Amino acid sequence: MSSSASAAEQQEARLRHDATLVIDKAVSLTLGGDSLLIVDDRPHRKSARGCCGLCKSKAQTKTTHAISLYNILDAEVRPSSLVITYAQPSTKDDVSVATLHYPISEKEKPTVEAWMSNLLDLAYGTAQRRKRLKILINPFGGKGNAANLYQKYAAPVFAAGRCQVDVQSTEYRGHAIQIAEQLDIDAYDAIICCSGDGLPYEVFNGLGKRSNGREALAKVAVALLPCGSGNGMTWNCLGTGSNSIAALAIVKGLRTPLDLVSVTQQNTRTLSFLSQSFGIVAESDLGTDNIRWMGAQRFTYGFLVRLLQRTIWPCDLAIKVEMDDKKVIKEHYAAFKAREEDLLVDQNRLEAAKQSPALPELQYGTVQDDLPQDWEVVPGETMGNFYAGNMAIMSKDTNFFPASLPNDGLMDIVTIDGTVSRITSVKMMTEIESGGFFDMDDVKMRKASAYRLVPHQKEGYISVDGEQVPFEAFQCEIHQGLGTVLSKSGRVYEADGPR
Ligand SMILES: Nc1ncnc2c1ncn2[C@@H]1O[C@H](COP(=O)(O)OP(=O)(O)OP(=O)(O)O)[C@@H](O)[C@H]1O
Repeated sequence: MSSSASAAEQQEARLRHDATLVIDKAVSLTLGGDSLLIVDDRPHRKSARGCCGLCKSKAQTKTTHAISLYNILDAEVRPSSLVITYAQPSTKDDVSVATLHYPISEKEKPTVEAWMSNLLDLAYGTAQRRKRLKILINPFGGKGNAANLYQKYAAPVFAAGRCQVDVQSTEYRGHAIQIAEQLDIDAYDAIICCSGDGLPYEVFNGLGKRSNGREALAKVAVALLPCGSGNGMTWNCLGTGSNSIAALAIVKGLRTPLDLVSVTQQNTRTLSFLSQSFGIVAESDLGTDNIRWMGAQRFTYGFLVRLLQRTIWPCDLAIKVEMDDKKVIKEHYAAFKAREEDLLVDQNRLEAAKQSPALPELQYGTVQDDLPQDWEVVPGETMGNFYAGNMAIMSKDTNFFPASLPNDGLMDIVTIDGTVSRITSVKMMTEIESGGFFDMDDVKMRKASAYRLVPHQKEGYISVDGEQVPFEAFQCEIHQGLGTVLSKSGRVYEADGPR
């Protein structure tokens, strides 16, 4: 029997036995499949009325409401009451912490305690409770208000979920590398970056720089509170751009192995968790600093300008292709999505990382070595867009790599010829949002385990996780499940898969 089957059976058992708690003969709290159902028969419900905000103001005979178990943050039996804390939707894009108090007698306590324990088991499932979080705040991330966003939206949710927090601001570029490199990895369960994707990039690299890099990357999970402009990591793993909803998703987050990509350039080796781009995407992102005032629109504007100029970026490209048929890629995605949660995967990975704690060797050498014979040489004379993704969504509504999976050990590579018509190029942009991009004839999709790209020109842009790297030859290879993130599903990204 798999561990997930037994988890499902345990959940069923919890629901079968003592699912309903009746307090003071007037309030019933029932554990449903995915919600807590509250029926309150008390004529005067001062305490409940003041707290949950869901009850009507007039004294009346009965109110009923349901709270999603996912939103339950904590429950506690105090000397004379049961207190349930949860995240309550406050606006379309936010949750805020709310509390319910129910007076209980000494006699009721053992029953209440047993019920409460079931409530918390159902509310957290296999997610670790009371996580110990290292919070890193980039004071210059996005609009420069990461500290305020954290204090206002995330800190109350973490406190209500009884997370232990240790907050530190980054003081200079690269500071997060150093912090992660020196972190006591036994003292924290996760590093939470309040920033854009730049800080997680540094954190993965800092963890990877340690002599026990593999162990550190397997042990400490990384998550992003969306305080930058793109926030790709949050959209993929937590499915939101909202700080409070992301904080809830972190409290409830499942440890998820994440593939990481080694990027070699000359003598350097760095780790990439999100993407590498060359051509139009890299330039639209990195070559538009002069129009930063435009905010997120800057990327779209830069993209359109280059599209209309029909610029090409010639290069030599060789790929270790694993799949290049869109139908096969779709089947691969569907099979992964249908898999059951298996906690043993994470446990075995941690054990293996402890046994051999150093970062894995490069299987294909570096960009300076001879090109492996079996890599497919792809014509790059008229390259328009080379984009390799390790996550699906690059920023809000930009599901560029719908078939991307957190730990299938493959990167998704899109190549588009620079000579396609302007009309097709513009259509590609709109099809990304509507989900038709993947199937377009001019969009070549591959799943690969490694590649090498050598630019022909002298100047240009290469972006790794949104950060600019030298414009010179680079080689990438993927390491299955080397890193760890906190995610909602534990298996797939919060993106629509290929249709
Ligand atoms: N105190 C600091 N002073 C200057 N730079 C910093 C400081 N702290 C962090 N940084 C740097 O800021 C860079 C960008 O970080 P981040 O991704 O958080 O923000 P962003 O670029 O505004 O967001 P996005 O990537 O979404 O556009 C990182 O490379 C990081 O090294």
